[in-house]
Amino acid sequence: MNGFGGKEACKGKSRKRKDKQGVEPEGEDKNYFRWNIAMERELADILREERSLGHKGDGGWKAVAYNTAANILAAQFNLQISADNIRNRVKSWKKFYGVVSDILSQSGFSWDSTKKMISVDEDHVWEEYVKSHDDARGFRFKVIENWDDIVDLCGKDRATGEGAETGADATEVMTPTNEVDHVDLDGDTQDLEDIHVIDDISPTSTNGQKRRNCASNSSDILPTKKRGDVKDVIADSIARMALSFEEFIHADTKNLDPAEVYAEVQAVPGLSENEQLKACAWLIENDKQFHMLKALPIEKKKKFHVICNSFIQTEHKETQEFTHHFWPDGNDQFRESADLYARVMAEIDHAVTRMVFENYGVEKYHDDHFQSTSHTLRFLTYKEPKKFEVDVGLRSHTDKNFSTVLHQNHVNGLEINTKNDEWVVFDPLPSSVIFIAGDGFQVWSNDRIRACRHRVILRENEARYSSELLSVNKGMIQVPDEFVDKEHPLRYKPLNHLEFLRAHKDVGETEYAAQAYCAI
Ligand SMILES: O=C(O)CCC(=O)C(=O)O
Ligand SMILES: [Fe+2]
Repeated sequence: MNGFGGKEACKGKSRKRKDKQGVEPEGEDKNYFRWNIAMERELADILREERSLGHKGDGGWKAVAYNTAANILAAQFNLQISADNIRNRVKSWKKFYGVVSDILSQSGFSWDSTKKMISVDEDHVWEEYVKSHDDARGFRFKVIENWDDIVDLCGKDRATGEGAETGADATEVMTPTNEVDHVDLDGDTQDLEDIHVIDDISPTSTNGQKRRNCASNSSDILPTKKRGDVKDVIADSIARMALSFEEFIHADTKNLDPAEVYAEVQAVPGLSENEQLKACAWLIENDKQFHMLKALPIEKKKKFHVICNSFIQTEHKETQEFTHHFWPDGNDQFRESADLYARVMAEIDHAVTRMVFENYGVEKYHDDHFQSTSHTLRFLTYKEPKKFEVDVGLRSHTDKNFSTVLHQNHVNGLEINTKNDEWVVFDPLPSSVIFIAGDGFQVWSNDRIRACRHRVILRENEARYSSELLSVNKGMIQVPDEFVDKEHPLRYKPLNHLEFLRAHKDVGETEYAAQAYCAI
């Protein structure tokens, strides 16, 4: 997925790593970029040159090296790219280096220089290794085209300790120190400044989500002084993220014949003329969905209408109201971006839940499940912690909804509890999202999928922004028969999800609340 472009929107305010905070659109294609191999190779060449000029010291690359690289890449690839983008890329390389070289130092692993990936002698050796090296999991089939450059530019550091980010350091970036485990997030110290909700962006609307400081009907959500800054930052971030995701999702779209798409859409019962046109536009961008539609028998196409409607609906009433609250004179750019953002987040939710259903061999339930899914988009702002504040954020909890797709700015804070009861910091690339299974997922899966315990602890001196798409089942969540047998007796009564959420809307951060509510 894309990285962020780098032009400031927070004018006149000096912020650390501000480039990630905002981009003022200038030219359509200049502002958003994704690292590709040509850029990576060019970056490596520039850094080698910078190294020969002595712009790499004991503490790592000097600022001049990052600035030079940013300037050259910007000109060469016609991009907005900042020194921080470069710094982050190098940080990722160091992480890759740390993790991969640790793997390669073990017997049973080698580097396949043709495939540019790790080669594993036997699967069980890999399974053994990742049991104790969680951060290695994603590297089994990861193609690292520029591994030689990474070794050249980051490997030396490791050998000499110079500016090093070793495997251990890299893990440390992702794994909090032990003291974190003893942090007691007292309710009084919670400092979640604002949560802004665009509620119920699903085609058919039902209000069942909990709200914390819901923005849509309150006029004193933000301190007046900061209101402009925060909303602008959010607006800019949403615009960038929406485009970035959309571009990613549709990156490998094959060209479809519009006439064929139109003919297929016409065969879907229940679409108005307007919806047909929007569906055509959407399907042309989504070839996989198109092939799925084509494969459906006619009676199933009716259901497709609902699914496709949840994606093609572009003007949500809720987004309009939300936009109006912050910009009484309107802000079309924000409204459109928020709609697009919600839509692509919903596509991610759709794709991931489908994969899970398929993985468990129960994909036949997925269409029904998604039809009764309602989405809520929420923006969260965490104030920069004050000097004397230490443990601010959100205490450990599981989400009561079905699933959450979460995206954040560059300020870390989200921590995930692993199976071994360790807290791991979510340290994403700018374009990564995290998919969190909630209580609803756990109930549906009869405990095969555990709801994910997570918390937020702010440790950086910057405001943190996150946005999350929450999915809720508007009907009953029922364990599929396939999940019940002798070894797995039925654990839950059917759960009326909205009733459950209503019953818990005033309860703070709780863990596994559904278990207490509907366990047998
Ligand atoms: O802001 C985040 O990263 C997490 C928010 C969260 O966990 C929640 O709203 O339930
Ligand atoms: Fe949560």
